[in-house]
Amino acid sequence: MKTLEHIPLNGELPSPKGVALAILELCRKDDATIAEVARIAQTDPALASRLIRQANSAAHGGGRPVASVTEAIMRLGMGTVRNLALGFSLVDQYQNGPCGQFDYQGFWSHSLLMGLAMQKFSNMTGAGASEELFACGLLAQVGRLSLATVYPVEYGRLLDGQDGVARNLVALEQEHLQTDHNELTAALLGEWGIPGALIEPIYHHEEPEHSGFSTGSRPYQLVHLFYLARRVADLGLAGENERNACTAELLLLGGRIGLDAEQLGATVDDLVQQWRTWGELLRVPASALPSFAHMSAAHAMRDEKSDGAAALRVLLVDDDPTTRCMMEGVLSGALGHAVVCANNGREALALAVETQPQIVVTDWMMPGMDGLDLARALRATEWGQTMYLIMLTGHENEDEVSEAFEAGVDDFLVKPVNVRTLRARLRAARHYVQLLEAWERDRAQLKQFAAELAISNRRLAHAAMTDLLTNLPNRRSGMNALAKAWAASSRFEQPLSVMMLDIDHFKRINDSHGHAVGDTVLRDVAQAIQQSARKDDSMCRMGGEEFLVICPNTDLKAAVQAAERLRRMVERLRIQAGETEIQTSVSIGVATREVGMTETDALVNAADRALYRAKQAGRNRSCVVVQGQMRCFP
Ligand SMILES: Nc1nc2c(ncn2[C@@H]2O[C@H](COP(=O)(O)OP(=O)(O)OP(=O)(O)O)[C@@H](O)[C@H]2O)c(=O)[nH]1
Repeated sequence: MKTLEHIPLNGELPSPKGVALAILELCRKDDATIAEVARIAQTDPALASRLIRQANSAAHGGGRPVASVTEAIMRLGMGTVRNLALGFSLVDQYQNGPCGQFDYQGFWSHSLLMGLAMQKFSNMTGAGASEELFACGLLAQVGRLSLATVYPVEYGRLLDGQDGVARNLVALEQEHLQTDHNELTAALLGEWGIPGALIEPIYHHEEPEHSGFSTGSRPYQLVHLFYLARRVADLGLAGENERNACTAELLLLGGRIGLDAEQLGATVDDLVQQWRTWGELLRVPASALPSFAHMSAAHAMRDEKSDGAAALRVLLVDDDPTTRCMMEGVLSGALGHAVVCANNGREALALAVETQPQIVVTDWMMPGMDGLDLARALRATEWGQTMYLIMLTGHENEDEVSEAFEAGVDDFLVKPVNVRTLRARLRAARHYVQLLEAWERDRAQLKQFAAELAISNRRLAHAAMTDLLTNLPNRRSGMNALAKAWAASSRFEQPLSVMMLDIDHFKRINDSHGHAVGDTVLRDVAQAIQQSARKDDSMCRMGGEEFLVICPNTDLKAAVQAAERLRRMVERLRIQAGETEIQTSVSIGVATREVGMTETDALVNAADRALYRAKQAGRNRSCVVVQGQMRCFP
């Protein structure tokens, strides 16, 4: 880490003045006494009252309230008093400055909340002396103030261009100013005598995952606490629309130090209270915020609205209560999904049957049934095929990841889960679920279309082969039936007969009673043909008032009997058409397939000739022509 001499600077850095500077210098001496520090501090009434207030703060623990600066210094310790004096002095001196684009008041407002949060969280976790960490939180971004002081014009230009992402700002600072605010913060804190054990975590606090501190070590714990404190401060200054992203992330971060959604909410609400009180004392702005619970709930509602989709059903599976609690807080509290939780794979399987979740987020290592077995078990069921499975893993190992994908997992997340990543992955999952549901809807619709099409095709086919007036098969259909009967008769060497039937003097009926009555007569005669026909017979309307009856496996004698039965039946018909009762008759030509007939037309023509003879013979007759000889019945 660089010291101030290694950083190219061409202006005056922020530095404490007056009483604070004197305390700082005094504390550099090994033999400095509390009495000496107290004597100097008392000369600045504002500093004295702030020190007493800090010594009496809830964070410092119970006991009799202190009333004097000496007691305050005894309670706080000289190191902490020195840091507090430094911080308060800078706040007082740098309420405004030469850089037009730098928000000095906003900077101190943010720093104050960060300091308070650092004090609170360190107290809750036992990470270190909370007052000392208050001052460290307060000064954790002092490098930014320094850049605004040393390079007011260049830094202002740079702030204009940056998009608010800390990492981008660091890169821009390095590019244009050959240093960055974290580097400068660390160098200044070193200059002011803050211990290196605190400077290191402060230097890395914007990107704790890149700090390289070993998991569980004190610097690791501190760097994450600084990050958490910073995100609380970001929430304090965030606009209404940005608060949502902050609350979601805070829920996750809070989970890591064992705070559930309710506890975190209470902590943040309390911090905001303290921030407002201290804000008045230090004359920095600290605005009132809605309660944390309200901000999280508003987020859930907005998330749903902006995504235009309802909450998803999520099954969360983890045997670790802390992870489960924090993930549930984010999934349900911040992202607004309907979450059910299970302790292990077996419990999850039972819950999955019951709740049919759209998304399953499962830990890998669990007693009993682990995440992989759960994925396999779900994929083995029909209903589990379409669920979106997200696996939580401790680390990203290529073999393990491919094993997870083979077991049917759709995506994986490396723990500790970052809220931005979780949100992005859930967006992908939601997209998948929506596509799937749209596909299911389309499939159901297509099924319905196909069924309707089949019905309509059947109707069309029926219409194409049916005579619409009589509902009998039409000529085309009749010719198909005759071809089949002809083929069967050839195959089984069976006789085949046909009758050609024509209504007598039908024109007269039309002429005397009108076409509508003629139609009724056609329908009734068609019905009579159907009724008199045998099971294997088929018939059709050839056109006009002419019908064909096909009689498979029927010889001439049987065909003539059938024709006579039909003729008599029509003769007996009394057709009612309105007021009019019509009596009619038919002439029938009968023919049987004979040796030498090579095609169906020959048989139809023979029946046609016989019909002609029947008409000639006086109508209402059945006639048959066999080898040139005609016989008529009756
Ligand atoms: N109402 C009605 N009449 C039809 C239909 N199709 C044909 N016709 C009539 O049927 C009549 C057939 O008359 P013709 O072929 O002269 O024979 P006919 O009067 O039955 O006399 P014969 O066959 O010699 O006994 C014509 O007047 C056609 O207009 C129909 O669908 N409805």
